[in-house]
Amino acid sequence: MSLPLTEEQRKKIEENRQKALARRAEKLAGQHQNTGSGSSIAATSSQSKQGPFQNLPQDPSKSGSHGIIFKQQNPLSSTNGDQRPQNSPSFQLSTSEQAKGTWKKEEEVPTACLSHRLPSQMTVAGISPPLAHSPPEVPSQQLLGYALGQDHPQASHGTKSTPFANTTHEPLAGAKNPQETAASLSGQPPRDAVLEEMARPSASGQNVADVHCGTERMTPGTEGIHQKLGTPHQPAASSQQGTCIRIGDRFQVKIGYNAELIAVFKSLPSRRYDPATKMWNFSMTDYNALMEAAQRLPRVTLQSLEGAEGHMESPSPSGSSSMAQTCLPAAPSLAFVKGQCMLISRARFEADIGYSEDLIALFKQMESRKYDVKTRKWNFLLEEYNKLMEKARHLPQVQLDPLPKTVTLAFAAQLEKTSLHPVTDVPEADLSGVDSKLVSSLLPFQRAGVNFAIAKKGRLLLADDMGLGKTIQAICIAAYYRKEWPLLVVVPSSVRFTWEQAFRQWLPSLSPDCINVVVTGKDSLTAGLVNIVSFDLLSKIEKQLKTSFKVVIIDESHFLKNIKTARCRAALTFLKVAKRVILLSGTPAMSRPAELYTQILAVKPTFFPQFHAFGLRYCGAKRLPWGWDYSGSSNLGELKLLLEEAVMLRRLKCDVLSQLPAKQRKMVVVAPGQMSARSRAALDAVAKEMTTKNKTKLQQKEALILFFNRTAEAKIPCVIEYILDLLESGREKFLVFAHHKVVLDAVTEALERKRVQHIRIDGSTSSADREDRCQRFQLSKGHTVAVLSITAANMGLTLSSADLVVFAELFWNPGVLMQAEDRVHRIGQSNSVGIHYLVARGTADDYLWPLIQEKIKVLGEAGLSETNFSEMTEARDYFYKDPKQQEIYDFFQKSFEEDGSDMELLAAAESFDPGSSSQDTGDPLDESTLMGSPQKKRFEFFDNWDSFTSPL
Ligand SMILES: Nc1ncnc2c1ncn2[C@@H]1O[C@H](COP(=O)(O)OP(=O)(O)OP(=O)(O)O)[C@@H](O)[C@H]1O
Repeated sequence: MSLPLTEEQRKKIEENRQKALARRAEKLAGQHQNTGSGSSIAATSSQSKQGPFQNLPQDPSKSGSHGIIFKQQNPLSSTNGDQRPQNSPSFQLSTSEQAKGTWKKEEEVPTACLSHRLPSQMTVAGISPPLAHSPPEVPSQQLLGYALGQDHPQASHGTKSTPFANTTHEPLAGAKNPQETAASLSGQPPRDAVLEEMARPSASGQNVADVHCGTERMTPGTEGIHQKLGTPHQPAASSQQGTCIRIGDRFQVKIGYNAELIAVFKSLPSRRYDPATKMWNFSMTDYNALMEAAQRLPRVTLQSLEGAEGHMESPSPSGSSSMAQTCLPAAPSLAFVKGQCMLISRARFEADIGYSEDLIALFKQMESRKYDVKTRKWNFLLEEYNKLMEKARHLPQVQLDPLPKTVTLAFAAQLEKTSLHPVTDVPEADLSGVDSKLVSSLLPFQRAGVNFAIAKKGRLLLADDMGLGKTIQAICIAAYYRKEWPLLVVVPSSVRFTWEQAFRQWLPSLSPDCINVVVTGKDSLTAGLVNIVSFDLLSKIEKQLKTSFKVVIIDESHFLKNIKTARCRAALTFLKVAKRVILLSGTPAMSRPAELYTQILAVKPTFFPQFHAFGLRYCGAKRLPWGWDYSGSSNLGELKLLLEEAVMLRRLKCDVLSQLPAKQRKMVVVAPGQMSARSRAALDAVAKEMTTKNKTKLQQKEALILFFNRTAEAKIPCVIEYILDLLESGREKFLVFAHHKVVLDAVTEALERKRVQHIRIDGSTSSADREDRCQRFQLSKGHTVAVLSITAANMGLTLSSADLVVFAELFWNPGVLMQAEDRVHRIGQSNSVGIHYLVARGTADDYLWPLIQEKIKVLGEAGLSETNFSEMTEARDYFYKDPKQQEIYDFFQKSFEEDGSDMELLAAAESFDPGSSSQDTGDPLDESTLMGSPQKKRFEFFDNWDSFTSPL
């Protein structure tokens, strides 16, 4: 908020205005002396001994830059400013000029954007040379030399040329120069461009002629507009009316040509010229300055921007009416500077603001000041923030917006420091109350994660890269708060049982009976000490719940990114009242910062209670005719720092690679609940068949094959759901292995439906095609999934561009599985590789999984394998010790040890066609599961995420 101007300030403004008037009068007098009325521009300001620059100090280093122009004492400064509009030739063209000129009618001129050169004094004064952004040691002499055209070889050149002979002038401040564009983006005019502009001889000549003399020539830089100068472009008595229009996060001014307004435009650091629309546009930070300067133009009435009231907080000396017309002459030097503070590191903040002499003087009082030559901005230690803001508040022409309150609260310790100390370490948490098996298994970075969470009182977003063990950390954090249980764990439905398994694995002190996996809408949500529920079921049963949970884990918390969804609303109901909130996601935002909002809200409800405030600061909020658009991004550096300070912990694989095993295997227990009753009945029947006495060997083998096939069918819905969840979680490249054709087909179809680019290699793929497809997957970023047959693609292929392998089906030969794993785990792989085995209870997997582990163990004991699958899970814990099941297991073991079994089973798998029985293949996934959200939504990735979240 800016303060109202004091009487003294108003006086000073008036004084300055008078001085500007006097200088102009003096300059024009000089021109008339030198050139005679109506002559072409024979004298530029630089040549005219009587011109406005004559009084400039010859030692400019003593004074501060362009401001000099307005500080000089001019003998004519006592001229009554009110007479100026009448007296100033700027506003009067001689009759002869009028006769010569054919300025296009105002309404025909698109906007005030025509590429006219500025009056020289405006050029120099109006465009704030970026001294606010210049290192203290840069001598202003240099700038002045250019500004005045002193001894510059080109300075006199323009005075001889016909300035407008070339009708293709670029606007002086047009953003054609990339340097300037960049500078404009940072809110600053690039120094070089400004200097160049100042040094351009034609500029001053043209400007003088254009505005004051009306030399006969063509209108510059507007294709198709060839008006002769001389026609009064601004009828003396009439006022030009214009409007401000919002364009994204900037605004445009729509108005006919007005040289003085252009001078104002060019004084604004964020100016950009769009040659296509021939309009100027500006960032909102310059809105106040523009409106105020425009209000001082006698012939300009600028309607304010709708909804920009917040930007017009500063009082205008001439009243606040948006349509008010003032009689004050143009005084761009008085432009109000407005900018904001921004956090740039844990210890420092930056002032992102245009030039103000007073402000620079203030900056120089700060001990910790630093000038960044790249950004041309000043920055300071946070500990000087309060002092700087307090003093800046008293500068009349400056509005330096503070850091958001959320930021100052989050960094309160740094603000209060008297000198910079190294960041204090997160204290070591006392985990003596947590199962020692779990605590001792934590890798060092995982232990640090737990410490961080406990330092944050159990409220955080753990955003570690995928596969870094967020589950074990979350269980440990939750176990630290065990006295506050019952615990609620909300997860995607495809991993409900994996979580159950993880609790059993890591918390042996917890009786398995205390773990309640909610499978249907009829189940109780509070039956266990640990209650695991899917997002979708939560929203269905949330209303029945009377009690609240104090400790809540949300896995894949980016599922909550859309506040409008039922799953998000349901989860937020619980999160609002929970004391500990542990959010887990490897990809908290996949396309834009707005997706983080609900997660931040869940962890820190007080940070941004209103989305709009968050949207304005971090989502590049734009007001469009139909409402606000928050899909952009802004101030990401600050957001990252804020999140890391108070909300989020994120480590990338590359940060902790040395602590990771080369391969991380994971058994994913897929939901048996998704199998239909018919599927389950069919499986039970086949299992029974296998153990029925008096069966011939052949009959038994046929039963085994059938069991295997039925398992494949039954797993399809779970497999597809898991793959789609992986895609939704932002997994960019992975392999899916299966060996039943029916499974490979189902996966391929699901990917096609989702328009996910993929390759497929199976037994029917020719050698040439194998290589081609392999290359396509390796080289193309768009190819996300490789669907591979376990037996046809487990060898001879390099697919190391992926770092995750999913086994949709198990295979009885662990050697084949390991070979398949090594399609990604090979030379060229720089990451730790994730291997997910999808295991479905109540199917052949019950027997295959322990069988595989058993075989691996044997191989390991023989020194033939380094792999220990059993580390992933308690094999026996998983295996039911039912005698019937033991019988089947023995049968499996015997069958697969016999020569030829592999081949028979493979042949059976290959030829298996569920045919009419396909309707038995479990609950078909409904359209919403298979089609899900539109492809675009799923696969938009937030490209900057890693740079955004990686440590500074
Ligand atoms: N300290 C550890 N000791 C043993 N195994 C571990 C450890 N940390 C992680 N793992 C194993 O690594 C695998 C990956 O862990 P987890 O699934 O928790 O990763 P994640 O970060 O949740 O990944 P995603 O984001 O893909 O879900 C699991 O099999 C897990 O058991």
